[in-house]
Amino acid sequence: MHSPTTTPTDHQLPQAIEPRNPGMELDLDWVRRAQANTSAIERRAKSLPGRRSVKKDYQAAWLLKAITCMDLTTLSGDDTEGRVRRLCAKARQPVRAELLEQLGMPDITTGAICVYHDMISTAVDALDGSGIPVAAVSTGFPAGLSPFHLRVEEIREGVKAGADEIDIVITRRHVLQGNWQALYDEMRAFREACGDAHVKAILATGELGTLRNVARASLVCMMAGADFIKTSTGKESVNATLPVSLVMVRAIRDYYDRTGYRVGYKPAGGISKAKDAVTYLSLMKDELGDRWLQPDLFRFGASSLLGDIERQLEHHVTGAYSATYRHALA
Ligand SMILES: O=C[C@H](O)COP(=O)(O)O
Repeated sequence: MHSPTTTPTDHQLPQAIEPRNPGMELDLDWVRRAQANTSAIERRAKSLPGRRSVKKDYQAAWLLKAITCMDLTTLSGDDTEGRVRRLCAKARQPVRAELLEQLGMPDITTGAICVYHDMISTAVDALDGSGIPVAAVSTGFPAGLSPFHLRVEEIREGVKAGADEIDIVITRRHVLQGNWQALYDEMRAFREACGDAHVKAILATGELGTLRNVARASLVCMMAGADFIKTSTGKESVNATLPVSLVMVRAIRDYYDRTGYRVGYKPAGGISKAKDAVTYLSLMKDELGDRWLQPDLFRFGASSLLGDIERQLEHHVTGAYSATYRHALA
């Protein structure tokens, strides 16, 4: 098993942009064969390295990597244009400029920002010229229980308003009832409504009952053409967890092995500590390799993670300076 004792790969987007996952016909045998050994998964999750196993010199590099892979999010009922504009300013310059200069990464931005439909045009204006994508949650987020034609229409409206990425929510009932055809058809329709915009399928794993259901729903959404699979809305009582993440990234690996298409992964909800971000990055590196450490294939969905990363980077720089100072005095 690898652990993040080296620096992550560079912070640039890969030269070759991945071809989009076109999906495939629903393979019900494959879906039904998908299993998840809960105790083995939980053991593996406990063994994942956290920040302490990252060499100090490399911590800052991993935290900067986490910033570039972040969908900086606000999804609150009291969101305003002002809050979204401040969020976009933070996406453009995630950490104070002097600190980024000291860390040798003056130009990094977050991977994207993520907002409700009503805030898309504000975000598009505020990010103009930055190249930072706007992601919008859609399809009656978070429960996804509004009429089907309205959910499809919401996607179309979101794309028309300028969203680059659409985060849809699946109908949990289809999973709980084992109605894989219905889940496939729904996801396929959502994917088509997105047109050129990328689509992330939010599984709301905290409401799917079992890890086996998570594995099966992941496969069905990828077969129907999801560009990313995402754990949670952030509104369920249980959101992103390491066991669920292991199941989902292994489904991504199986799908890649069979089809040759790389699907992205987005853990979301409740990830607010820098050390947890490093654990997720090391999970991606261990299970899927360096290619999945780029923002086109990995994102955190997080509203408060950036604040903790910024604090840790400040400590890192201060610590490095005091070490140099102590050395000079010795
Ligand atoms: O998709 C993103 C999540 O809603 C963010 O959840 P969070 O507020 O717990 O970070």
